[in-house]
This record gives sequence, C-alpha cells and structure tokens, in this order.
Amino acid sequence: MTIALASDHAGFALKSKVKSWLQADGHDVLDLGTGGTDSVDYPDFGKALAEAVAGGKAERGIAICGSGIGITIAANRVAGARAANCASGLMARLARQHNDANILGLGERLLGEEVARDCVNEFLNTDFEGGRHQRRVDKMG
Ligand SMILES: O=C(CO)[C@H](O)[C@H](O)[C@H](O)COP(=O)(O)O
Repeated sequence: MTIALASDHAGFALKSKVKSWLQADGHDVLDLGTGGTDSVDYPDFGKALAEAVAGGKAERGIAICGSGIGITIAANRVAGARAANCASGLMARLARQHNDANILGLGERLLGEEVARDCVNEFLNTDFEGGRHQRRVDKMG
C-alpha cells in the first residue's frame, strides 16, 4: 500500500518512527514533510497530505502534530478526506470499520510509542464494514 505521511515539527520524531515501521512492513511511503524540528505550521502539512490522499497519490495517510488535533482539522477541510484523530487502537479500528477513515491523526506529545503503533496497525489492517455505515459516510460527501 502507498501511505502518505505528514507532520509539523511537533510530530516529526513520531513521523520518522512511523516511516520506519511502514517501510519494514513493505509499504511505499510518500513523505510530505516536515523534514525536521524547526517550527512550521500544521495546516500546510495537513492540507498537502489530504490532497495527496483525496487525489489518489496515496491510498491512506497518517498526519501527526503535537496533539493530532490541528493537523486532523486541517486535513478534513479537503474534500474527500476523512481524517480521524485517534488515541487508541480501538479508536483507529472503529475509524476504519464505521467511518472509512482514509487519514489517521496522531498526537506525538500525547501518545506513547506502543499506542501509536497499535493505532497504525489497526488503521492499516481493518476494513470498512459498509452497509449502514456507507449510507452515513455518503452523507458527509
Ligand atoms: O494540534 C496542534 C495545535 O492544535 C499541534 O499540537 C501543534 O503541533 C502545536 O500547536 C505546536 O505547538 P508549538 O508550541 O508551536 O510547538
């Protein structure tokens, strides 16, 4: 699977870890930055990530900032993006099963590495259930 990654400075360290996990699992990674810990603005990176996913350059995206909140809000301003900020593997599983989330939001300053890894695994390995959930997702455009 091709997976796009983006973060601001507060998510850079976790983005680097996520990148290595994905590559070790055989995924293709499209890293949209940021490239270090110099201060940048999360809306720029959330928008770029969401445009890559909505535009078909990547099948899924993972967006990381300090809390996961700002970059997820920014991603959701792009048509076709369904970004879910998750703080547990169960949240990430439900975001796929019920919401067909195509972008996972993570907060580096709030999550331990094991929880982040669990979120990534559930996000990538859980299918959308469709059915009644498809009707609801369709209503979001
Ligand atoms: O979601 C966020 C803000 O809504 C993120 O946590 C940002 O990474 C955070 O605001 C960055 O804060 P900083 O003090 O500029 O490092």
